[in-house]
Parts: sequence; structure tokens; C-alpha cells
Amino acid sequence: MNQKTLCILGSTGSIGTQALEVCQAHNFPVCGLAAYHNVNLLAEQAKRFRPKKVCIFCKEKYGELKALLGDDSIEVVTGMEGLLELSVMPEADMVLNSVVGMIGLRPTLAAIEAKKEIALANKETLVTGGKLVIEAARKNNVPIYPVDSEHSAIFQSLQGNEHNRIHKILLTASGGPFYGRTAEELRNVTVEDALKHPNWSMGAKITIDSATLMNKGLEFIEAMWLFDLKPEQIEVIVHRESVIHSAVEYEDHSVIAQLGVPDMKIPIQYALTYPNRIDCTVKPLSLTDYGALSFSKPDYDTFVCLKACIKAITMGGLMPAAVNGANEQAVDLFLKGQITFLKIGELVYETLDAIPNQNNFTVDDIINTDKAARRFVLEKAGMLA
Ligand SMILES: NC(=O)C1=CN([C@@H]2O[C@H](COP(=O)(O)OP(=O)(O)OC[C@H]3O[C@@H](n4cnc5c(N)ncnc54)[C@H](OP(=O)(O)O)[C@@H]3O)[C@@H](O)[C@H]2O)C=CC1
Ligand SMILES: CC(=O)[C@@H](O)[C@H](O)COP(=O)(O)O
Ligand SMILES: [Mn+2]
Repeated sequence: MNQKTLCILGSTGSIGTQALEVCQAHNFPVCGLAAYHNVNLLAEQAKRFRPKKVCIFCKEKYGELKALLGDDSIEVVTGMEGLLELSVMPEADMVLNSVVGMIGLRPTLAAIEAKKEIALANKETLVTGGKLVIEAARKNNVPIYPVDSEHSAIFQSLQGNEHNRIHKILLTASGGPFYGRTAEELRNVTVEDALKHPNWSMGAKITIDSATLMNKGLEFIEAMWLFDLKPEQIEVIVHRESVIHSAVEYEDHSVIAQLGVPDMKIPIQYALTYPNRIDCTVKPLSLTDYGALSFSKPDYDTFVCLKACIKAITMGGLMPAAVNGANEQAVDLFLKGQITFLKIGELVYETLDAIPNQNNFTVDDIINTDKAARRFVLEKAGMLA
């Protein structure tokens, strides 16, 4: 198997650190690493993996990173220009985008234009700019390998069936820490409660998204772009154990699913080694340890973020960028203790009527919609004078 040379955006995060474990285990060369502000971990990773370039997005941290690296053998860049520079490095065969948030959109597009293979964890890229990203990938003949566990499962369930029409997708959801609760029971939940995901250990933003079911809404939109689906072709199913990572139903009503223990190293590694499957450090799945698996319908009325995302993609245009921007801002406020858990859903839903839409748009329009949605949330939350 050919070892691809990788550039990892978001190397200090949950996905990034697990991707580096995979690289270490299988000797994947790494030519670039990027983080937002965690200079200590980034410097440690750079010393271990010896990339040609590293990017620290936060400009105030540039000097500290230079000092930690000690000499000039690794080039240090910063800001969005730096992130874009890493996305198009001539040495990279593949860019793994594992930054969090829609800030990942421009680097994804730049990497596609530079004809890099894409391993995509950053779902906000497809939620906000799916149309532009998929068009660019087609035009440049660049593959996008999904890293998100559900989309990796769908991708895996499609192998050998590319010529067959998808009847529908079964998109599984854990239901998060608040499964089964009423709105009344969610009134006083804390940040600490919301950060307790039942099955996955992940970054803070996606963990809150799982608790509100926004994550499933974002994944609904992500699946539509990756697999060219209509909304009515996706059924969201709550599956508490996160063992079946999603499934494809074909025209003959056969359902093909991918199963495994909930560990992101499996989908990360498959994106890096596709079409090959190689040894993985993750423990094997024992179905008899589980005994039974459960399935139910989501509660769209209590977890309104999921409903808002489906409405946004049905409206089309810039509305997915609007709900995503509102959510990024609202989650940030929630994590800082400035709004309640239920307020996240309220604000995301209200954004649908507050932000102007248009069907033809550029990357700048997406960025402006994102800013407008964030401003709307800050105003409604009383954070602007
Ligand atoms: N964690 C998981 O299991 C899964 C995650 N995903 C998706 O993957 C993405 C990453 O999630 P996760 O790893 O949990 O998030 P984390 O918060 O754990 O990590 C985010 C990473 O992105 C970096 N980062 C943030 N902003 C920038 C920026 N402007 N420039 C460069 N680097 C930046 C952070 O750097 P720093 O450390 O310095 O802040 C960190 O390395 C998200 O889109 C998420 O939805 C999808 C499926 C599963
Ligand atoms: C691991 C992964 O892909 C996450 O997106 C996970 O799916 C979150 O779980 P739920 O959103 O289903 O709770
Ligand atoms: Mn997922």
C-alpha cells in the first residue's frame, strides 16, 4: 500500500490527535500540521512528526511557537493565509481537515483546487458550502473521503454498489446525554451535563451539538451533499449504543450497514487507507457483549435544532450557513455559561426567519451569512449594546 503524505488541519483536537496515532502506527509521513492556539501540543507534535511547515492560526501565539520549536528547520506560518498555505503544500497527497467550525471551508476549497485528496471530518465545510465544495471536487476530479463516522459507514456500505441507486439512508443518532427528556426537564441542565456524551469522546463543540441533536442535523445536510440525496431519502434513527454507524437501503430493500465499536480511529484510518483495510489498534466489536441493540424515532419537537437543519436545507441557498453560524455562536455562549441549553435551539430556529436567503452565492456570501447569523444570535442573547 502506498503511504500518502498528509497535511493535518486541526492536529491538536480530538480527531487530529487520533489521526496522528494512526499515522504513527502505520508510518504515514506528515508534511504539515495546523492548530488554533495550542502551541505546546503543536510544538510537541512537530518535534515528533517533523513536518515541513506548521500553522498556528492565532497570530499572538506565533512567537511562542517559534521559541518552542527552537530552530528554523520547521517553517511556521499563521492566520488564514498560513492555513491556506498548508492546504496547498506541494508535498501533501492528502489534506485531513479536522478543524472545528465553518472556518474550515476556505482551506477545504483551496486544497481541492490544488488537487489534494480530502479526508473530511470538518462537517461544517459541507453544511455551509456543500454546493461549491462538491462542484469544485467534481471539476478537479478530487475524491472526498468522509471521516465523520456515519458518513464513513455510508461510504463503506456503498462499496461494490456504486452502480446501484440508493433508496434511502438510515442515519443513526445516539440521542446524546438528554435522550428521552422533555423540554421542561432540559430547562436547568448544565454545561457539565451536556458534555457527557454516552458513547464518544469528542471536542466540546460537537459534544454539545450531539446533546441538542444539531449534530444530526448537520450530518443530514452533510449526507445530502456527499451522497447526492434528497431530504426524503434520509431517515434519522436513534440508536443508543452507537454500534451501527449508519446504513444504506437499496431498491430491493436490502440494508447494508457498517458496525464497529465507537472509536474514531476506524473511520479516520479508512479515509487514509481507502480502498485498503489494514490492522487497527481499536478493539474488535463483540455483539454478544451488547446483547441487544435499540432503535427509535427522534423527538423533533424537543430537539428543534434537527428540525431547523432539515428546514434549512429544504429552503436551500444560504440557509444551512445561517443555521450553522447561529449554532456556532450559540454553542460558544452556552459553553461560557451565558445562555441556557434550550436557548441554543430557540436561537438556531429563529435564524431561519431572520437571515435573508439567495440561491446563487459565492464563498464571500457564505461568510457574510455566517457573520449575520452570529450577530443575530448575539443581539437576541443581549450581548450587543
Ligand atoms: N471528535 C470527533 O469524534 C468527531 C469530530 N467530527 C468533526 O471534526 C471536526 C473537529 O472536531 P474535534 O476534533 O472534536 O474538535 P476539537 O475541538 O477537539 O479540535 C479542533 C481542532 O481544530 C483546531 N482549530 C480550530 N480553529 C482553527 C483554526 N482557525 N485554524 C487552525 N486550527 C483550528 C483546534 O486547535 P486548538 O487545539 O489550538 O484549539 C483543534 O486542533 C468538527 O467539525 C467535528 O464536527 C466529526 C466526527 C467525529
Ligand atoms: C463520532 C461521530 O461521528 C459523531 O458525530 C457522533 O456521531 C456523535 O454522536 P451523535 O450525534 O449520534 O450523538
Ligand atoms: Mn458523526
